[in-house]
Amino acid sequence: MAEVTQQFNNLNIDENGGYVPPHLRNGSRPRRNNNNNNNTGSNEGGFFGFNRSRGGFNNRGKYNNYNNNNGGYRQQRSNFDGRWVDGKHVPGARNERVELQLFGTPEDPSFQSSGINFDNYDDIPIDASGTDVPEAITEFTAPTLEGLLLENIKLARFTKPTPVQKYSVPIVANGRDLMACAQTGSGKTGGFLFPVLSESFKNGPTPLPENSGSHYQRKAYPTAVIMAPTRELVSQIFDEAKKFTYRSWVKPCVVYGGAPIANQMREMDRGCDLLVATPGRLSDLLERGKISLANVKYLVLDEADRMLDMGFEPQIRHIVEGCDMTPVGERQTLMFSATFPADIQHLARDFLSDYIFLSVGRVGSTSENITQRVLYVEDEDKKSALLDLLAASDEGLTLIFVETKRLADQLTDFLIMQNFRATAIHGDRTQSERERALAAFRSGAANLLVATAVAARGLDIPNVTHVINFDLPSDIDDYVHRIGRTGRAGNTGVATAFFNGDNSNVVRGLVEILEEANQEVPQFLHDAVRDSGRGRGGRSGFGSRNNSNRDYRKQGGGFSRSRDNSRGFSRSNSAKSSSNWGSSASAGSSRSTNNGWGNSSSSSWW
Ligand SMILES: Nc1ncnc2c1ncn2[C@@H]1O[C@H](COP(=O)(O)OP(=O)(O)OP(=O)(O)O)[C@@H](O)[C@H]1O
Repeated sequence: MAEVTQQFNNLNIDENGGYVPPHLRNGSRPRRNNNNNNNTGSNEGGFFGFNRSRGGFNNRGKYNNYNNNNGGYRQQRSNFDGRWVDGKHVPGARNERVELQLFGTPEDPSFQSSGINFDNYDDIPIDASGTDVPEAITEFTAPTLEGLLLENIKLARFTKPTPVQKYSVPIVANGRDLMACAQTGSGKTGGFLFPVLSESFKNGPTPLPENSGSHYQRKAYPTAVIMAPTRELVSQIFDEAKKFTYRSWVKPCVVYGGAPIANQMREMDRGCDLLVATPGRLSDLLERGKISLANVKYLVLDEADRMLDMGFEPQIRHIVEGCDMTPVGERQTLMFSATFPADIQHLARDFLSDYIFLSVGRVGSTSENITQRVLYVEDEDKKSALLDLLAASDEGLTLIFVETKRLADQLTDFLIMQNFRATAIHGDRTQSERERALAAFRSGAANLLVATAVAARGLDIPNVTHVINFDLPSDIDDYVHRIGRTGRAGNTGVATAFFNGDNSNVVRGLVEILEEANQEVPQFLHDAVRDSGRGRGGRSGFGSRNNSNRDYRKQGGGFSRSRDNSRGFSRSNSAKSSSNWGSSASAGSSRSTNNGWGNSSSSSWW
């Protein structure tokens, strides 16, 4: 990390914070063209003579040992699976080999460990609004948390709960619904898994309804369903669920599109108490009569706003309202994200009952564990700037975000030709290619991952020390999620963004984010904000984040239902007004505390 910061300092940057490419370093820099329309990322007059030939790629098939989650140890029930017998939870036997596989060793860098700033989470202001908010816990202890779960939490080397976990555990234990918004990397997965599993371990499975599946077709009756937007994310949640369900009666299962459905159905036949699913594949399985949602006690929507962005709302509504899902009020529903635009809160109104709205830190804010840098780089200089940044011999992994699949392939080609160990992940790659790319990145075999938005959310990859926004996203919430791939669990990280005139649509939001996280704001960003305000009525203009990401019930529920596509173009006074949003609590009691608890299919280097 230090090397990355150092390298940034060594870049050739002019007095305004603009990147100076090598061919201009001895001469005068041409004036920036803020109306630059060149958005191709081309390297005309090329610095490195980048050649789009795909000849550099092949798939050397090194990663055959990648575990696709369904091939894991749980394929058959074994003596380390627990059981629910006569109203009691009987944990399975311990198994050293499985523990090593699930929890690794403290020295293994492929398992995330909490960083030096973990305790700083205690200083983040919390706001929990709604009626009768339960008292937060301060430690992982019984009886709030069930004994076996506590053992598994210990095996995972989690010593104390993160803020979102401190609240979510008692909220769910008290039978309440929850909408939770907490910064990236602050433990939201545990925030829903811990309480759901703890309650499930305590209370056991719901008896199957009569006529629950014929001899010819077995039907799954999960107790908990977790929906998330991408295959990678559901796989990751499933991996976490495997850890915390170890030796329990709860058998986790994962289903997602792009992989053979028959295999997933077979896997479900072996038991499916906690189902992690993408909405599309879950709909499909419901239509095939393979799953019933009649026994669902817990429904979790993770990265709910992203699911709506991806157009999943009809499927989600069909799953939740149009099938046999236990109704609102009889099930508990939890929604989690690091950003919460208005449309999500409308979904909450329909899916949740008398819920608690929890926010950890300002909604949509970034972690101060991430050092954010913004560099002015014209499109044609981006590759050169990237090479300069990468020249640092940092040990960590670097994630590079671009806006298009095509550019992801092109840039990966380019990096490979410069002898970098790069690979790519984007929506045009096959599922197995995506899995191999991620596995290579996780293991460090490829230390550069070029990604489109598909990798922006939720992915928890230890040792990502640097996130580079080669292209800034057009939605500032996406920026928050992207840079959140580093600086997780109290670890530190660096995020560098290349900014130029094409990004003025996010400039306000970007400045707000930087200021909130006490980061340096370069003068060119202030200038761009000023310019973007002209002719647009001052602060109501460009790139400002909307302030809908507070509990809308505090505003009398007064949002219109129309979808706010702009997020970047919208409401006035966003940052300032929302910084004191915890002060009114018209929806009921409000707990606020600072310290209370403290299409190429070959994009890879091999
Ligand atoms: N109580 C804890 N103690 C130590 N580490 C933790 C704790 N809870 C979670 N972690 C670790 O912190 C990392 C980030 O957690 P997680 O992926 O749940 O974050 P998140 O809030 O969901 O992030 P995102 O918004 O990016 O999805 C994970 O590696 C997880 O293992």
